[in-house]
Amino acid sequence: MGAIRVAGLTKSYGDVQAVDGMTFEVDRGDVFGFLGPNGAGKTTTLRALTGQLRPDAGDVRVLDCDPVAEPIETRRRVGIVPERGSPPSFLTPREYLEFVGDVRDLESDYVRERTELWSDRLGFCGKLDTLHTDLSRGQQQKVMIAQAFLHEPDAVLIDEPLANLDPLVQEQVKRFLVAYAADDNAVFVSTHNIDVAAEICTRVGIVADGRLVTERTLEDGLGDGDGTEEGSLLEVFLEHVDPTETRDVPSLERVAP
Ligand SMILES: Nc1ncnc2c1ncn2[C@@H]1O[C@H](COP(=O)(O)OP(=O)(O)OP(=O)(O)O)[C@@H](O)[C@H]1O
Repeated sequence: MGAIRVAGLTKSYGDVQAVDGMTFEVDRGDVFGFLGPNGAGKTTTLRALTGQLRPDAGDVRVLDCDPVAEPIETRRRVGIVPERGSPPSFLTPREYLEFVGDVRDLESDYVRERTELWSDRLGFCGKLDTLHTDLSRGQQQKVMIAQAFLHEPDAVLIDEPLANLDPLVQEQVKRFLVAYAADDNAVFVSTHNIDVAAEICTRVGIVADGRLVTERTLEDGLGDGDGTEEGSLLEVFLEHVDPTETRDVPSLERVAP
């Protein structure tokens, strides 16, 4: 049974049907890429997985937790890098990671050791005692990644993992995610970056109009970034995201000079 399970998830905002019967599972050992055009329903699905919104219908489970009924337990067990998430401006990375450790009932020695490890790994050890408000966007993203992995969760939910990171750190994070999943953990990544998804994911799900329209297993994890069993990931994406039929997809002709 999948570590992350979404079955028949449905959510409307007023008369906008954002998600409409979304169904998929992510197994331990997989980096699952969630791809889709703007407005397809990715963030809404992620918000249901992290307990930030209550579905109209359907069942959502992360490591057997119901994120709506058990939001604290879900946050304790799962690692989450939210959409446009940033650490609290009035705390330093060290204070924030201590706070996250408290929420997760971690021993303070363990938190100190993991804080050193992650700040060293991602290159923000020189900023551990600087207020977040004085850190760059990329430095804040590094702190968000560190907090998600602080307790070595069995499942992580990440929105655009490489946002604002420099190319060196992007490489490190990509390799880390592949290795982390291979260590029997479930990694869910929502992204617009097809090349990155092709490079690091073992499976991808393509979302359009609030539904998962296809799922593919990729040939290898951190490979040359192209192969699915049936053509490149971009081809599969374009095949299932038809601009003439999918909502909110622009016509390129309209913006031609
Ligand atoms: N709070 C809200 N109120 C009303 N409509 C919303 C709200 N949030 C999202 N929507 C609508 O729901 C649909 C799905 O939005 P969602 O943010 O889940 O898409 P997405 O796939 O994450 O898009 P993007 O790639 O642009 O981030 C869109 O049509 C969006 O306009």
